[in-house]
Amino acid sequence: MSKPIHFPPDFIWGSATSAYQIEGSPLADGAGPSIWQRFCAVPGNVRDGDNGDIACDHYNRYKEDVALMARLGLKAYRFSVSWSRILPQGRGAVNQPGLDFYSKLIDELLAHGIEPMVTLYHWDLPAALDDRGGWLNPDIADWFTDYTRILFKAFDGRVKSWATLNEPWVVTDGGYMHGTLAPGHRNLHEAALASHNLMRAHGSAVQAYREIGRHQIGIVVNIEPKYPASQSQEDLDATRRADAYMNRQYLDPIFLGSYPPELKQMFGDAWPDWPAADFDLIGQKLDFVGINYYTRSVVRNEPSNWPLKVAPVRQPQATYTETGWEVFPQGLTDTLTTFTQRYGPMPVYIMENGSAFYDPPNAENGRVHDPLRIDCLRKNMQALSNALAQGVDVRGYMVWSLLDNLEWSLGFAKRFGIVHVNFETQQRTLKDSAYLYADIVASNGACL
Ligand SMILES: OC[C@@H]1[C@@H](O)[C@H](O)[C@@H](O)c2[nH]c(CCc3ccccc3)c[n+]21
Repeated sequence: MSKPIHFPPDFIWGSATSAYQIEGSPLADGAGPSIWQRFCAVPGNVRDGDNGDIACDHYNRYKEDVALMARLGLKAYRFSVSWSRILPQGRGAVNQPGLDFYSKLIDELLAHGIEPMVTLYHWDLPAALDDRGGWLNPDIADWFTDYTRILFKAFDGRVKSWATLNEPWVVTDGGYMHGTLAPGHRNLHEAALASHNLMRAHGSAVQAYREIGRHQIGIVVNIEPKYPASQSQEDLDATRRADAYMNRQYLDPIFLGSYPPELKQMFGDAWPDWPAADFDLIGQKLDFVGINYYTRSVVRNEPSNWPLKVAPVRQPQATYTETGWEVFPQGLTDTLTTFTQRYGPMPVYIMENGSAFYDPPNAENGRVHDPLRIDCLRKNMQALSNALAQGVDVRGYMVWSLLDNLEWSLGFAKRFGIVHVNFETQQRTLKDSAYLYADIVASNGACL
């Protein structure tokens, strides 16, 4: 029996995207290249040789896309700023046309009554900084802070919600541990260093915001709750290692002042004793935490798997998305209640939640029927409402994503949008899930 669905009257419904995945025109108007421009140019890195040169052409079509958001009745829109549009060399001279683009986007959103929610870093590091070591260079905390100060000064009068980083775990695990994402490194020592420098940069930017800003700042982390495949000690230990590495690694130093002890055990001498002063910097008070939830993982011990010695266990009865993620809405409820139990009550936003399914437009009527995405959305709404009923202070929900877009190394083949994009014609078509989401927003969930 599903519990009655209820959302607070001021609940903020929105959608989320990121710069490199939708904008296109990566070098327009003085912008510099990012590490994703470089990564896509290396054959084999991205499926079908796809890249962000055009993507959803949002750089040129942002007014059309804001009109789409208004058509859906969205209250907020989470987007990221491309660092190398603002600072083509990552530091130094500001590129005014880059600032102007985001200023126009923010004004367009505000003109439609849509709150801009800005992510300062969503994986597209300026290539010029990668040439200086990127996240491996401790100076990046200052480079990042200088970049964020420019945006705080330019936009804090109109932007009331800032997030420093999107998913430091993915940046580290994909970019430096396994090499599946830009900049494509595979090195345990580098992964540890990049991870810590990301957190130092986060703390430094929050500290800067406290001097300049007047509104809210937080961080966005991905949380994938881990469930043991059995109650054997090996599987319980494996589950704890996986949880420490993916879920606690970034929130513990912010809220508890230290990293989970399992990390030193896993990384060994690749995990130094970080200076105590770093934790004062990292532990800056936050106004909210953004959580990206997609799926859970059932975990077993697997000694042969470097470096965590864990392996996922597929659930035979479950529905899996095109990205191989189990549809498991209970994991959203568990993520939110576990978060509150571990770190205490504080404002939380679901900054990403969605699913990739293959839904080609209907040849006759052009409609895009996406029943599996609708089923997933409905179940996640129930799960979110259940977390609210258990007292979790969830303030809003951003569906991932507004548009089908560049799914990083999976290219355009994996579609998360509630709006279909024909990448040949750039035509946008509301999927059935977009009509449902518009009803959810208009009725504050009462239609469910
Ligand atoms: O994969 C869908 C989205 C991406 O398009 C977003 O840019 C990114 O913020 C994001 N994070 C996650 C969950 C974490 C994750 C990312 C990539 C691979 C595995 C897990 C899913 N997504």
